[in-house]
Amino acid sequence: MKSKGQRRSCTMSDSTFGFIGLGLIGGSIARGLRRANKDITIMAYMRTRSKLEQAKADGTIDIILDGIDETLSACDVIFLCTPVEYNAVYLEKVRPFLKPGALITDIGSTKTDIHQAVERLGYEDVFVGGHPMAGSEKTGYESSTDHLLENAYYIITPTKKSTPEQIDRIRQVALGIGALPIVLDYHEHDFSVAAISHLPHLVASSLVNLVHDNDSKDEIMKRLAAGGFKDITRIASSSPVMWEQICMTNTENILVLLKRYITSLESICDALENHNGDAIYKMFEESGKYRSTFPNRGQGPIERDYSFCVDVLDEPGSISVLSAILAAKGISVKNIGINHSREEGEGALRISFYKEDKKNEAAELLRSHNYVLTK
Ligand SMILES: NC(=O)c1ccc[n+]([C@@H]2O[C@H](COP(=O)([O-])OP(=O)(O)OC[C@H]3O[C@@H](n4cnc5c(N)ncnc54)[C@H](O)[C@@H]3O)[C@@H](O)[C@H]2O)c1
Ligand SMILES: O=C(O)C(=O)C[C@]1(C(=O)O)C=C[C@@H](O)C=C1
Repeated sequence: MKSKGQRRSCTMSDSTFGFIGLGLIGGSIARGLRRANKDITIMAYMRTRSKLEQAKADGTIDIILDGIDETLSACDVIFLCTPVEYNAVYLEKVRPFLKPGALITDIGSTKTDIHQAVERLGYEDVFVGGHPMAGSEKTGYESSTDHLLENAYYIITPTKKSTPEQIDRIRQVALGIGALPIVLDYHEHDFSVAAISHLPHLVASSLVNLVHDNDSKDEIMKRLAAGGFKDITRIASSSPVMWEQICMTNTENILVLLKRYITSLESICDALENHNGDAIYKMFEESGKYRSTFPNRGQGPIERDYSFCVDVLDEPGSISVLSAILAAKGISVKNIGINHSREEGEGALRISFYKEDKKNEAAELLRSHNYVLTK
C-alpha cells in the first residue's frame, strides 16, 4: 500500500486547471494536484467569494474567477465540480472559453445526465467524464483535503469521440492525486453506483427518519443508537442539494434497484411472519459470506485501518499521558478519536497508526502500562 504523501508515477502534460465549484471534491482535487505539482496554475470560480479567498490564501489556487469568463481560456482542463444538475448548466457556459485542445471534465456522481447534455450540444470531442469514488457526508472547501481521494477509484467515462490521449490526460490527473483510474461506460457506471451508493443513501436516510418518527418523547432510541446504527447511517447527514440532484438524474436505475430491494424486504417480512428462522439465518449467512469477499480495508482502494480502542479514565490529561508514553518510544499516532459512548465493548479512545508494526508495538507498550485494549 502507498503510504500517505506518496504518488503513483504520472506524467501530467497539462499545467493550467480551472474549477467551477470548489467544494469538498473540487477542493480535494485542486489540493491534491497542488501537492503533486507546485508549478501548475489553478483558477476557480464559486459563488462564495470568501472561500475562494481562503483557497488562494492556502496556496490551493492562484487565480480567483469572478464568473465564467475568458480567463478560463488559459486552462488545459476545466473541472465541473458543482452538484450534477448545475454541472450540466456550466458545461454550456464554459464551452465558448475553451481553447483548442483543452478538455472539460466533471466529477459528478451520475453520468448519464451530463453525457446526454454533451451529446445534445455536440461537445463529445472536448469532454471526458469523471467520478472519484470517495467522499464524505461533509461539504465545502473547508472540508477538502489533499489526500481525500488517495487510493479511491477514479472512474473515467469517455464519450464516443474521446481519444486515448484525452482519456490519458484525466488518467494522469487521477494518478497525480493518488487515485486509481478506471474506465467505464457511463450507463454501466450509473447502474453500478445506483446499487452501491445511491440506494444506500436512500436507505440510510429513510432509516434515520424511521427512528425519528418512532422514538419516544424522551428520545430513548436516539440516545441508545450505537455502532451498528451509526455505521450504516453516517451518510444520512450528506448534502440534501447534492443528493436530490443525484436521485433526479439517476431515477430509473435507482427505481429498478429500490423495487428489487423492497421485494427482498418483503421476503424478510414473510420469513418473520412465518417464524422462519432458517430463512433469516440463511440471509445473514449469505450476506456475511459475500461481504467478507469485498476487498479488505487496505487491499484495494481503501486505506488500511491500523487502530485499536483503549479504555482511559474520563479525566483531564488522560490523552496527554497516553500520547507521551507513545511519543517517548517514537511511535507516531495518525489519529486519536474519542468514543462518546462506550458501546459494544469499545474503549473510550480509538487510536490509529500509519503502519501495522507500529500499531502492534503501541499495543504492547500500552498493555505494559496496564491499559486495557479492545479490538
Ligand atoms: N460528496 C461526495 O461524497 C462526492 C463524491 C464524489 C463526487 N461527488 C460529486 O461532486 C460534486 C460536488 O460535490 P461536493 O461534495 O464537492 O459538494 P460541495 O457542496 O462540497 O461543493 C459544491 C461546490 O459547488 C458550488 N456550487 C453549488 N451550486 C453552485 C452554483 N449554482 N453555481 C456555482 N457554484 C455552485 C459550491 O459553492 C461548492 O463550491 C457533485 O456533483 C457530486 O455529485 C461528490
Ligand atoms: O463516504 C461517503 O460519505 C460517500 O457517500 C461517498 C460516496 C459513496 O456513496 O460512496 C458518495 C457519493 C459519491 O458519488 C461517491 C462516493
